[in-house]
Amino acid sequence: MSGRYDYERDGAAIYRASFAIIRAEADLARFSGAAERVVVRMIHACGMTDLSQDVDMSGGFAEAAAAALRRGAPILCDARMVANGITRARLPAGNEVVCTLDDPRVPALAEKIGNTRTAAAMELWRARLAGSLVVVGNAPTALFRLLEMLDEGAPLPAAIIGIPVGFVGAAESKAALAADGRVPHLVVHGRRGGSAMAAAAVNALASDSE
Ligand SMILES: C/C1=C2N=C(/C=C3N=C(/C(C)=C4\N[C@@](C)([C@@H]5N=C1[C@](C)(CCC(=O)O)[C@H]5CC(=O)O)[C@@](C)(CC(=O)O)[C@@H]4CCC(=O)O)[C@@](C)(CC(=O)O)[C@@H]\3CCC(=O)O)C(C)(C)[C@@H]/2CCC(=O)O
Repeated sequence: MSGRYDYERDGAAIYRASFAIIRAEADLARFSGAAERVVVRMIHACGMTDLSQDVDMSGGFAEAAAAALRRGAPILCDARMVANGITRARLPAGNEVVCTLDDPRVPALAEKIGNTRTAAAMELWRARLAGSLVVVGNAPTALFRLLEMLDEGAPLPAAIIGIPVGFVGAAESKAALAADGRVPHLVVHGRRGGSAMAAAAVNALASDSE
């Protein structure tokens, strides 16, 4: 050991210790298998062991999302922060990770539909939506717009991770997804959520290893 601070320097050991602390402190009784690993990794990303009480996964969500990834489904993300947080080396089929927010058509599209840029960026997902894994970690308007697109007959994704964060529309958009029932889903009810947590959920689903 060198330096005046005594701290763990081994990355693998840090992960092992973190996951052990989470499993000791969090109430994970409602979850098993892949679903449990998803919740553990989401807690790992935010540091809040009470998060598990707000997690709502529809039956078969983890299996449907993991199977879609193994089939090579694209991962459609609302924000670059979500896309950048996904560990490419864990993905089982070299899955394409897509964020259309920077597409030059988006600002005009947002103006035209009278919505945010993140919501407008969803329009550019249509051709890839069927069987995809959708991941909304930031923008409530994106999640609302996705549900509207499904109402309009857009193809169904294989699974939706809907965990936007915030104070305006976040809780409401997640409640709407949970009530919708058309697609296997993961939500965190209330204000909590965010890009790091959403990326962590994908990373947990992408591989059996922690
Ligand atoms: C209202 C918005 C919210 N953003 C939140 C939190 C964070 N956003 C960050 C950043 C850098 C981005 N947010 C945008 C998506 C931007 N944020 C919005 C919008 C104005 C509307 C979305 C909505 O309400 O549904 C949205 C712009 C838009 O027109 O869609 C972003 C695109 C803005 C930009 O840089 O142009 C950008 C995303 C960049 C990317 O691709 O990754 C933060 C990092 C804020 C910061 O800079 O401090 C932070 C990240 C949180 C996270 O974990 O993802 C809220 C709180 C989610 C908020 C929506 C709800 C609310 O209560 O206000």
